[in-house]
Amino acid sequence: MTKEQWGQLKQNLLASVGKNNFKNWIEPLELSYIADGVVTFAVPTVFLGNYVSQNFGDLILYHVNSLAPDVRRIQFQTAANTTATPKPEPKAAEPEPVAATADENQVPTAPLDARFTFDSFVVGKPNELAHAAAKRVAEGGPVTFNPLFLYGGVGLGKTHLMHAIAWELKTRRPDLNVVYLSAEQFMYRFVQALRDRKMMDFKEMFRSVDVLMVDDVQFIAGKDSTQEEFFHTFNALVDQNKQIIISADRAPGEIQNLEERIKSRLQCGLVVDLHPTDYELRLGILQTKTDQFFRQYPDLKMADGVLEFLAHRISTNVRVLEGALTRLFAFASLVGHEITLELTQDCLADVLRASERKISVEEIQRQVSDHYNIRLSDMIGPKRLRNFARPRQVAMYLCKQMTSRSLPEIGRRFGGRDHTTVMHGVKRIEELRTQDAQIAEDLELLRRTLEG
Ligand SMILES: Nc1ncnc2c1ncn2[C@@H]1O[C@H](COP(=O)(O)OP(=O)(O)OP(=O)(O)O)[C@@H](O)[C@H]1O
Repeated sequence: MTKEQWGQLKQNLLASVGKNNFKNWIEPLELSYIADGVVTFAVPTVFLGNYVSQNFGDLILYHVNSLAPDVRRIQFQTAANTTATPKPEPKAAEPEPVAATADENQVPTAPLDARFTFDSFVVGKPNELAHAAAKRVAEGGPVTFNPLFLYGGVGLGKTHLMHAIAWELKTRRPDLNVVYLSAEQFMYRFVQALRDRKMMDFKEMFRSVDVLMVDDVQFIAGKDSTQEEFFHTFNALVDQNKQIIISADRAPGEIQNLEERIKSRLQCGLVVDLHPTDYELRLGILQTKTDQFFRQYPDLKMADGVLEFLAHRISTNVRVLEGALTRLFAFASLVGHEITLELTQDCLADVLRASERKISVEEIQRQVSDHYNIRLSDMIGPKRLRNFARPRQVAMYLCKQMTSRSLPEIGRRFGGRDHTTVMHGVKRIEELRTQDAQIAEDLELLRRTLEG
């Protein structure tokens, strides 16, 4: 993103925030630079940076992402200070964001995102274990499991939990030297130390850390000398009983091109995973984030059912969910309209399409036969017994509703039946759905399970 493009984006923001806000808060922002997914704006005062970060942070990030999709965070800088953002829920006791420390004898820790605290982390079944383990480590008591290894798919909250641990430790145990960095940064510092012939300093620095947190450790797979150094650092810290917390996108044993001895070390402590979100967790996250957005856009209204719709339809990851909500609020404020289901479908058409899970006929058949406790072969086969015929019709109905298969295609996959048979089955279930509460409930349950 160039300065000219930022100038253009500012104009787009004018429409969203109104003239007064624009003049007071947005106009003074000067683009300084973009690096490592962080865009830095120069601001005249810390107060202005904080205010903008709290009130317009998400909106600015949203606009910046339209030109620079890799940017994940924005921060503000005066001549003397750097402020990470956005920080929607400031509290008196909330720790101030920190930038990299410059002390020569300490490992520079990566900046922590002020939004990623335990308070803002929504707990549900899929992440309760990871959350509990993170909380325990964040107490800063005696080391009970070492390392804590958190893993899970993209955007499920690993970095959020890591930052939350770091924030909490900084508050509870300011005496500890807590270092958070990505595996990529670890490698970068290692390579730099090699280049500058400062390996002794590097080793000393890392061995003086009390709590070492390394994010996305899968990054060092295949990078032999970095792995070697990581292994030594790891062992030295464990020997001194210092806490190590690691995150990765998969379990230690599944990281390819990672030395066996490292894999086994990583498995020595507590390995917990963040499972893909379920409907309830997604809804909880959406509700929490929506409350925050309403503080930012107090005049907006939202119709019933919108959050439930989003929680149903976007089942990929939390980052996508958040992005969708940010866009929805920015859009609604732009057009000055209540957030209705229709507006949501319009505004998020591409996101909704992209997160549509392709459900197969086979999956439906399997799920339905499991549900009714019959054999798959009986459901697909020729038997006309009602015990088999009704589940078969239910499965046909779901195939029609949830896949893009045509009636003849569905017929073929149900033992070569004619398309008129499928049509009849679909119609029958449509009727029963309104007359028979049990069938309606079965359909709802099956649909939910299939949608994941
Ligand atoms: N349970 C949760 N409650 C609130 N916000 C969450 C939760 N899980 C994830 N998020 C939010 O989703 C976004 C993505 O999370 P995060 O960056 O921690 O994912 P990640 O697992 O580290 O992903 P990646 O593998 O891409 O680095 C963040 O904005 C984070 O705050």
